[in-house]
Amino acid sequence: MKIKICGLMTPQEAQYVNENHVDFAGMVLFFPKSKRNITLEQAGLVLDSLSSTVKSVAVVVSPTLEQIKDIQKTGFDYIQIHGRLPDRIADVITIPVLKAFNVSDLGQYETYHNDPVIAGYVFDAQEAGSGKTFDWSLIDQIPRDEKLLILAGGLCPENVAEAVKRVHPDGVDVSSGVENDNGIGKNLDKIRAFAEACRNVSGAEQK
Ligand SMILES: O=C(O)c1ccccc1NCC(=O)[C@H](O)[C@H](O)COP(=O)(O)O
Repeated sequence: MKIKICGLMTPQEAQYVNENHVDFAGMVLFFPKSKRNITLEQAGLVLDSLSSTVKSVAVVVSPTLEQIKDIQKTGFDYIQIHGRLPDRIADVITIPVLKAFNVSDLGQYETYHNDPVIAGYVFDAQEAGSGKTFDWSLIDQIPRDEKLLILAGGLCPENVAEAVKRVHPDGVDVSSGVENDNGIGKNLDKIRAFAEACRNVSGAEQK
């Protein structure tokens, strides 16, 4: 079970994910509406603090080709795209793409299924980063392929085991559920509890 912690903003938070040996660390870029939005300069500091075993993910909404080039120059391992992929992305992309769907656009899945730039999918709630879950039974309609299927949206240490048992994703993604109670910044104890819950359920599923 892959674990992705999203919305990192500081080198301190990079240490939290390193300590918990998670697989992916996401940073929200070019989206000022998000309380987690950071600049490429801030992202560079987080990247410098991330362990080489944690893959970095630039999280963006309908990016331009220029933004994609800047993300690649900054050194990200993956890009997670909500909304639209730009035309001619194949001309510039050099890193794997995780295509995010926000419930109402789940039907677009078929469009990306055969696209070689897509390495995986993130199935998320209607509003990304809102801490809200969605009807997991919607994922039953999605034909599985060899690409990564990551479940997001309102996950937390208390519900992630149930979500994994219900959806059987390849990975889980969390942001709000591992933040401090005031909603500002990531919380080490919650990241630890989330990672532990994932590993317990994933171990139990394999038995
Ligand atoms: O986190 C954001 O503010 C955000 C804004 C715009 C696009 C994506 C965003 N986050 C993407 C993520 O991968 C989150 O981890 C995912 O939406 C789950 O969030 P949450 O429900 O808070 O756990």
